[in-house]
Amino acid sequence: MSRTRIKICGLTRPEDVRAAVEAGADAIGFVFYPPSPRHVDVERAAELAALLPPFVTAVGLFVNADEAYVRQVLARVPLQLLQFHGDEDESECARYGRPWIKAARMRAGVDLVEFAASHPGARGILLDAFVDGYGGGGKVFDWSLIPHGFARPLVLSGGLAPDNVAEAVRRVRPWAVDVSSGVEAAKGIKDARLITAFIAGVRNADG
Ligand SMILES: O=C(O)c1ccccc1NCC(=O)[C@H](O)[C@H](O)COP(=O)(O)O
Repeated sequence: MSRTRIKICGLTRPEDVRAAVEAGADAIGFVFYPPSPRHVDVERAAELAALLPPFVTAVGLFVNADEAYVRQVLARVPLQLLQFHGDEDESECARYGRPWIKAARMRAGVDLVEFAASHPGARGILLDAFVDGYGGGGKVFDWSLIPHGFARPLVLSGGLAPDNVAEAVRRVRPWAVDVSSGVEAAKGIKDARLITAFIAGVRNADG
């Protein structure tokens, strides 16, 4: 059984990037969404992404961003993966010629199979609770909404934390987990101890 990959999202400080890398994160998410308290501007993101060693993926997160802005970010920040967290359709996600994942809002009645089919180019589907219309809300959704035997790589997200991630991994067996609020001292300010505890919880569940 392959180990569960781990994305730590919404980093804004060099010390937090270093802590997440040291703790064993596989991916670091940078939020390019100005209304978010975790938003980073292009220059700060370039500085933070430059801290990443080989084999740690820089993920750029967008919410219904206009094409010019995404291209401005891509010109300056070495992102290996794009994450679209709004209502973007396949063509809006695929136009950049970069690997990308699409966030799905998990709620009663969601048809995840149909959602994935409408985004055939997605490298994975990120499952999130969405709070107040977007992510980073620290809210767990009902994991039983996830169909068994889902064929696409799933990134489990939404309200994960050191005290629930092991259960989440054991129940869902996702390709990866993603966390923001659950490893923070304040929005956008990560806590190295919580990051370490979160990653230990994943490793524990992986066995
Ligand atoms: O993190 C944000 O502030 C954010 C803002 C707007 C859209 C998406 C956002 N985050 C997306 C992520 O990938 C988060 O890690 C995910 O929503 C989980 O967040 P949390 O429930 O706080 O762990």
